[in-house]
Amino acid sequence: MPRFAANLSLLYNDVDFLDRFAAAARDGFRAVEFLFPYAYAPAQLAALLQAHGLQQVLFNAPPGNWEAGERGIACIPGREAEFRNGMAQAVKYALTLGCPRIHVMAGLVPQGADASTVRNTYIANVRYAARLAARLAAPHGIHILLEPINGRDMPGFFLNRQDQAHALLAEIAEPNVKVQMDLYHCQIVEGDLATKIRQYLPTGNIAHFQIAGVPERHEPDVGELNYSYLFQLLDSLGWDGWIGCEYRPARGNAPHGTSDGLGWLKPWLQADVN
Ligand SMILES: O=C(O)C(=O)[C@H](O)CO
Ligand SMILES: [Mg+2]
Repeated sequence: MPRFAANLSLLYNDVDFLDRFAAAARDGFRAVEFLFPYAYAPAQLAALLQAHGLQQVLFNAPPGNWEAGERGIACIPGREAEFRNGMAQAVKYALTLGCPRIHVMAGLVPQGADASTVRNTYIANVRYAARLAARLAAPHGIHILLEPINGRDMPGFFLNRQDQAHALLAEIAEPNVKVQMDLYHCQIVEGDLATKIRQYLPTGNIAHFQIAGVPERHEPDVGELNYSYLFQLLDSLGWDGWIGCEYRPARGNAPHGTSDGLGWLKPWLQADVN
């Protein structure tokens, strides 16, 4: 049965970040994810998770200079030392938060960069991240996730397609590297979601899903996708992992805008309880 995690970077923006844990728990979520924890001490976040009975299921490694437009540095030649420092910090947070997954954003391809150098840099960096996470988080380990992201939202992003991610994963050849399949991005880039889920889920190489309506990135019941069908498909294929709710509520930052838009989730939360 699919289980749903609230993405606290996009949901509950009507309240301060630290108050979003309580808001998510009140709405019935048992797990959360967010982009970046680094503005807060890990112990402070761990205390909030515990106080509200929540699991942390995903966050991102440091992405470079986000405010300046960077979207990860894993593919950028010359940034290896910064990448390694960022991974050490991310693993430290993951251990304190009890989080089993870290998303490593690939980054924007630098203008004029040689394509094979960029690809090799990405492979070497992800391999380094995987080995570091496996070593520091033994015996349970931490999965390092690769997420294809659509080039309309992030022009120039290195990793766009599912087949590209799975080919890279095969080449990286570290058992704790997996794909984060965001169905919103996948629909925009390539479509044919049910077939792609049927193709890739049985490989065991998907460790997390994310969802949003397409094209507005609102609630999953707003837009061109039939998520009920896709959730049932995931269920029928035995997926009992997490699905991150990574969307911008249609009511924006209006008070209770996130909670008011959760009608689509109710049957699934109920099923989760039974
Ligand atoms: O954009 C997404 O879909 C993500 O999951 C990244 O982590 C943040 O941009
Ligand atoms: Mg995503």
